[in-house]
Amino acid sequence: MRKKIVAGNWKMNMDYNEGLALFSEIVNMVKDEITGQQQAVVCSPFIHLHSLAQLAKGYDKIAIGAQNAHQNESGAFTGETSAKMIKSTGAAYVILGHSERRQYFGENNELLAKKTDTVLANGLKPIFCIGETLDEREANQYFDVIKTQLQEGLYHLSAEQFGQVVLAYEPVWAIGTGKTATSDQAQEIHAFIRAELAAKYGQEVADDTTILYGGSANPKNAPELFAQPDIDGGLIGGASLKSRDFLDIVKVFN
Ligand SMILES: O=C(CO)COP(=O)(O)O
Repeated sequence: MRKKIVAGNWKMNMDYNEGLALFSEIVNMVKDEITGQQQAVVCSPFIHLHSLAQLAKGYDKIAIGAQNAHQNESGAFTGETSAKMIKSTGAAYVILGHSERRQYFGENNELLAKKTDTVLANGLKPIFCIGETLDEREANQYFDVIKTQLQEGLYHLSAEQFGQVVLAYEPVWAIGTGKTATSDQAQEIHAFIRAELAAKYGQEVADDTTILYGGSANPKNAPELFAQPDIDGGLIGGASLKSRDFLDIVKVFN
């Protein structure tokens, strides 16, 4: 059975103290209110990682993630953070290939393939983001775009390595816009992704892969989205900055 995951992506929000306060609220709610087998993941800025991991100690329902990692193991890359450093904080996940990294920081599939290797080599699990822009959707290119992102970013991995990867389908036109993909639109893509994975890695690997939906997900629309057979949870931006909203989304799987 594949894991159900609700991951929050704080993006570049929350100073150190605000982040600790928000996370403390989340931990308290998680321990009292999560009754299912789902995992909550909080992907914070680097500055919070170690402190959040300390606060989460002893709670297996909540894990910590980063939002990026450098492709090299170490060296003269001023201002960058390595996968090994992230691992040493107690974090377990790293978001890779978020559309904001692709758009504003020029990250392409080739670079993301290298980052994936480095993250996996350091014992972290990538939350690998894929998804089409509005232009690509309107031009009916979205299946091709997603297939290429998978092929170029991930298909060099062995089946065993791929078993560590969580996928997140985030249509770029739905991120931060209040415009969610309908549950049918999202399910169509998630089923397509799973069929692609089955063709590449076999049905068992495809069935075991957690595929999250991201893009204006909130406590209202999450129940319908997460009820779809191929949607295994969410990658939550704005709503993850409010402890109650985030927990209400996590609790959809109770
Ligand atoms: O980009 C996202 C999560 O990574 C989604 O952001 P929003 O939930 O704010 O639309």
